[in-house]
Amino acid sequence: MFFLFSDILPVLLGFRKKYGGIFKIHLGFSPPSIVVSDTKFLEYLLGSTRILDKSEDYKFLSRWLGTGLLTSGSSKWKKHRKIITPAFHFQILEQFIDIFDFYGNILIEKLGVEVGKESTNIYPYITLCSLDIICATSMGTKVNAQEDSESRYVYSVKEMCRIIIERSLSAIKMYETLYRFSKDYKKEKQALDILHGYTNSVIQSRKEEVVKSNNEDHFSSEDDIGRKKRKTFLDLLLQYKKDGQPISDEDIREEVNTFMFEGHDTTASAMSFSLYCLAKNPDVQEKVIQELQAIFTDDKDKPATHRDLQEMKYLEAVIKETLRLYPSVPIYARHVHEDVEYDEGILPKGLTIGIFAYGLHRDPEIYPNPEHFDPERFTLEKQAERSPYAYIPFSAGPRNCIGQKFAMLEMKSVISKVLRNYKLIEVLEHQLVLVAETVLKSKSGIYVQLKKRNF
Ligand code: HEM
Repeated sequence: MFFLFSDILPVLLGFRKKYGGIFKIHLGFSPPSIVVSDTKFLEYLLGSTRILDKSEDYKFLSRWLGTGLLTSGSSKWKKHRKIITPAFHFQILEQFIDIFDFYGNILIEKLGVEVGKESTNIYPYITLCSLDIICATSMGTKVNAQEDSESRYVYSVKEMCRIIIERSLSAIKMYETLYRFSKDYKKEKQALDILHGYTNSVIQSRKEEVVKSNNEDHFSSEDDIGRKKRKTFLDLLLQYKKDGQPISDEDIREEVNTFMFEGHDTTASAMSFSLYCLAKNPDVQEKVIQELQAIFTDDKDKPATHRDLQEMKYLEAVIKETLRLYPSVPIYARHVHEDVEYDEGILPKGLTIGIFAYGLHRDPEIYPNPEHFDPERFTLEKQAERSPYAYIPFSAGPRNCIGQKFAMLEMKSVISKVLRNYKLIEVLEHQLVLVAETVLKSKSGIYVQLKKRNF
């Protein structure tokens, strides 16, 4: 994430129109940065193994996430990416399908009270659902975010996201020495005590359980939500050993917290915008329903299997088109730590490079009539006609999003469940007001109208 002023998107889009896919910007006292959305440059940059470090802007995350996968420098990152990659193997992801379904059912029940209302801001409902899902999959715990949105843990996650955004937007709190005098500094400490305390206690109890059950049958007993134990991301990290050496508790805590942060707001944003786009485009919604009816016949409650989710090809195109127009991470950044040659020039040491996915995805030469929502842009043929660097909601290259397959399964599961239960209708007077916070959000909420559907 590249923390800038929240309403920067239209400004950068204007610069892109005027100056093209690579331009320089100065922000306050910061050293100059370049903002890029040129496919040739992105192919070089994202594919490069020499520019893997994240920019200074990620420092506001460090007290919460330490140097987990998202924020770590290249040498620690290389080691940990290798360790963590197997945790996203499809066999591991497959065991999470019933977690998606379980929390999706709670979402459907919660949304029930909104039926018949003229409009509903779906974003808070979806965020709590994705928070439940990420806690269950990364730690194996039930935080009951949807049942108890005021729980200390849930509140602290929300507080941390707010504080990080506000720090990056405030000319005063941006500076550590001044920030320490602010109320948020105290609040951050309190939130971190709760978040770190919670993760530490889960790590400890999970470790003890593994020892007690002697590793072998630990996963065959029942978990918090009464199902056969599965390996969570935390379990996989706890089991890892290289040359007899496990990963330290501190490193494990950083990685679990990174999943918690990177794995809930991003999917919540994408799912909420997808539902919004479906409400605005009833013909597209109807096509998704036809696809779902072909998969589930008339059983609106049958849990979606891994295979069912894989068959949702048109829904996948809808989600991809949503992420084109509303990429959850609209801009992210790298830091050049040594002079690097590029195209007969030099990218100097110290340069910050902002990767402007939001701007790239609205390039009319790549996506004609770019503001128009059209999932047909993501047929296999259409995708093959474009450079892979023309579509980067999950970044690309070695430092791409490790959670993208997980995210796609979760999003298909939850969105398809909402559609099997509710018809989404556009709220005509509602206008999105996009803001680039830690993830893309709408200041005015994300409103749709919900009606019961006869599936
Ligand atoms: C729609 C959902 C998601 C989107 C759009 C998304 C997008 C991204 C992007 C753009 C990056 C690169 C950020 C940067 O370079 O600063 C990234 C990295 C990352 N994402 Fe995601 N993400 C999503 C879901 C998830 C989920 C569900 C998880 C975990 C369960 C996750 C875990 C991570 C991690 C750990 C990284 C750092 C990877 C590395 O540097 O090796 N993400 N994501």
